[in-house]
Amino acid sequence: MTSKNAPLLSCTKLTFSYPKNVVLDNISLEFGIQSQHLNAQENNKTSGEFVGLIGANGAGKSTLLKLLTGISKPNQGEVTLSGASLKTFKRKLIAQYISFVPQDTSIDYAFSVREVVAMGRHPHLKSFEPEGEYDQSRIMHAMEKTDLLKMADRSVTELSGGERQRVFIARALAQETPILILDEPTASLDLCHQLEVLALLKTLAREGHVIITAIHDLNMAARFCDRLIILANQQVVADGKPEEILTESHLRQHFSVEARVDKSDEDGFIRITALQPVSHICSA
Ligand SMILES: Nc1ncnc2c1ncn2[C@@H]1O[C@H](COP(=O)(O)OP(=O)(O)OP(=O)(O)O)[C@@H](O)[C@H]1O
Repeated sequence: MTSKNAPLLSCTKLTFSYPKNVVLDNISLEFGIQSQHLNAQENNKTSGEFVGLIGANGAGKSTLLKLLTGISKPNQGEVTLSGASLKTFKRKLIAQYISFVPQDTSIDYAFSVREVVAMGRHPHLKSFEPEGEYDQSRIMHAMEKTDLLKMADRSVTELSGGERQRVFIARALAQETPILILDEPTASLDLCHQLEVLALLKTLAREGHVIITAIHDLNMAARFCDRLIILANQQVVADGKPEEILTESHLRQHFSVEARVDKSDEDGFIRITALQPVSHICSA
């Protein structure tokens, strides 16, 4: 049963371990304020947010994102979608509400760009149901927004890493889900495409989507995200607005770097200048 007042997505007391190491311990988070998105007829536009998940290499960002999508299962704790346990949702139903852009975008089979983007429509279609006009318009729109129209017929196996990353982002856009979860979606993109993709995600958040992305570029995170969460020592160690989170003390403690943090008079964004590592060993 879903509940109207529950957050769109939340996790409670999540713990995840590999045989030799605990990665996440007792993580509780809430994303999005209301759940009207789960009623396809309603179009609530107030609960969107653009959340950046940050932390050193190995801090557990990808692991948490996979737990939130239901791809991985927690050892303890629960993920809920609009108040209902993710365990009660079939995979196809989850895919109507959560799209995922993985860190690894390699594909072995020579699908065309359009074919991969069109896979974003599968959760909305019955088995073997052909795309309708609406599906086709969403596929075209997603390719247009990610600058892929000119390579729609090319094989994904022949694309650069950044081009392939955009194909996966387009697939997520075509999926038209209220929640988008992305694992370092701009890691391979050139500066222009980074700005375009982050601005697009911000627009989606303004339109009511919940966007959760792992991101290493803290200046980009400061500029585009509404909220930042730092993972360190298997825990959420900070959660708030970028200017509250990106402090020199947090950067020293959780990113092992001496940095200068300034707020621009021009646009009000935080600017981080990394000065030097705290020691020769960067810690998670
Ligand atoms: N299949 C696995 N088996 C064992 N340990 C793993 C496995 N996958 C990841 N880990 C470990 O889990 C921890 C968290 O990994 P995760 O990929 O979630 O970190 P991350 O914060 O996303 O890192 P990065 O910034 O480098 O992408 C790391 O210590 C990693 O070595």
